[in-house]
Amino acid sequence: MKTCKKKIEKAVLMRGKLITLEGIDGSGKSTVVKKLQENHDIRVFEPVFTREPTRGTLTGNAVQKAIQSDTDQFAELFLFTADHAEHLAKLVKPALENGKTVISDRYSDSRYAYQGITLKNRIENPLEWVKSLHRGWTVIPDLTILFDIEPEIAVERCGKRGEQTKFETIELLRGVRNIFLRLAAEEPDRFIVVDASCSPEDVEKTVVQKILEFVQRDENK
Ligand SMILES: Nc1ncnc2c1ncn2[C@@H]1O[C@H](COP(=O)(O)OP(=O)(O)OP(=O)(O)O)[C@@H](O)[C@H]1O
Ligand SMILES: Cc1cn([C@H]2C[C@H](O)[C@@H](COP(=O)(O)O)O2)c(=O)[nH]c1=O
Repeated sequence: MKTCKKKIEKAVLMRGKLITLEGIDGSGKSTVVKKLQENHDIRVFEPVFTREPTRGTLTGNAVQKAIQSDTDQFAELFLFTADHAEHLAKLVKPALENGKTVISDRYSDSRYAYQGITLKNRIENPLEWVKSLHRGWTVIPDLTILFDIEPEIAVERCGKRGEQTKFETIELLRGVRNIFLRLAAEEPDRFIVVDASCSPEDVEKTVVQKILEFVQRDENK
């Protein structure tokens, strides 16, 4: 019994850290991820970069088809959740068990925020219900950086970017943003809210600084 407890404690101590980037469409997450991948101070600790929905996988491809069509909102939730399960099993958990830092562009909080809105006329308290679906098997991030921005600015950015998805409307993103901010207020130790309306350089600088502070704080524990 004692040996088993020690083994669990050791595994927890050696486990890498999970950092997630969240925010509404057009908030600038992918732009910052590209910069993080090139940043010398970040590259030093060799993070594994990943994203949800995953790309080039069976579940990720199914999600892409769903969000480009009028798929039922419950079906959409289950596809995103199946993709999360596959992502966890094949990439996130193995990397964390190898002591790696994982940086994911979107993760479970996107499900809580987006499906918390898309399911609002389908079920009572969709946010709590979607959260409860994840309990017991997901891995909770150690740090979540929330890119916060007015939906009006985000939608304008998305328009300039070209391709547009059905989620990129001011009204829907206003609800999604409110849920993200509520989640951040509920878990102030996990979330850092960053002003994503600044210049790309300023947003990048802040995110790099927050990640480095987190990694150094963790190393000194
Ligand atoms: N700080 C910024 N200021 C102005 N424009 C920006 C900024 N950051 C990103 N952009 C531009 O806004 C658009 C959306 O950015 P990006 O694709 O990085 O957002 P995203 O959060 O990853 O969106 P999505 O979740 O929808 O994929 C891009 O055209 C990008 O060049
Ligand atoms: C993970 C996840 C994503 N979404 C939404 C958010 C976006 O509008 C699209 C695709 O994401 P991308 O970063 O623009 O490629 O899907 C969602 O509704 N629920 C989720 O769990």
